[in-house]
Amino acid sequence: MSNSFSKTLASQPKKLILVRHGQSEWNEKNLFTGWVDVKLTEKGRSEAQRAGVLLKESGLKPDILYTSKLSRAIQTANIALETADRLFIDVKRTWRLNERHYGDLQGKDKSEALNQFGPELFKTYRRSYDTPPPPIADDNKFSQFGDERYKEIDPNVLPKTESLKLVIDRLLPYWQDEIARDLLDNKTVLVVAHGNSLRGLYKHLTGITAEEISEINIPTGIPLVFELDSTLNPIKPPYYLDPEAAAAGAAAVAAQGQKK
Ligand SMILES: O=C(O)[C@@H](CO)OP(=O)(O)O
Repeated sequence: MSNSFSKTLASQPKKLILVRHGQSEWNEKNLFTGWVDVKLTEKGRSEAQRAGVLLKESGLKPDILYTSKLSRAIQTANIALETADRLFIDVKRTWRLNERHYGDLQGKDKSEALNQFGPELFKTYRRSYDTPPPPIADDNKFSQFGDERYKEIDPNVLPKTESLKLVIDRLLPYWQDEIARDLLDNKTVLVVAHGNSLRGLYKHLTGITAEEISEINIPTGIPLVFELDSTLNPIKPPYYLDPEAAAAGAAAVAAQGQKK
């Protein structure tokens, strides 16, 4: 690369694109999901396709994909990249991008949980910064104890419940060691992950408070773009590629659990 070309590249904003997976079978059923490995619904697949169309239309060209270890994120990324004609890019997958582990709430109906706990504790479990739900027992059928996809990870590191703060704690080392490096190398990075792991990244990047992040909900399947400077600080507020659909989607996530 010529010197002047690399200098021009270095002065351009770094592009990070975040996509929450499309609707999953358990989003549709209104169940707390966390680390349970459910698949996309038909609607989720079409949301993933829409993400690919939006990417293509925007002219953003991801050079590398990061996903969690969960099928709904992997399926979404595959569909979106196929739609955007970029199936060829490199891929890295990590449990550190997994959804927040929802502890003993995994598999429970959100409306029933709202009735059981009342609105305050329900919101605390869903959106407080540092109160995790009760941990899941190893013999709970929705526990990931012994799941082979995590066999290379020290079992003492794997969570049995998490708050958003704990998600950020497990995400940041990976952000610094892998994702940030690719951005600093001027790669356009696509991260396809989950509502709460992406909220964690959002909080880290924007520096908003614990209270502010409790009001932020990420809609399914709509790319959210960050333009970052050479120290990876946002040069402007992040923006959705389809802001109207994103606002409607975020409101629907916020209302989950409420009686119809
Ligand atoms: O159930 C979950 O794992 C998450 C994301 O779907 O739900 P919530 O929005 O309630 O944190």
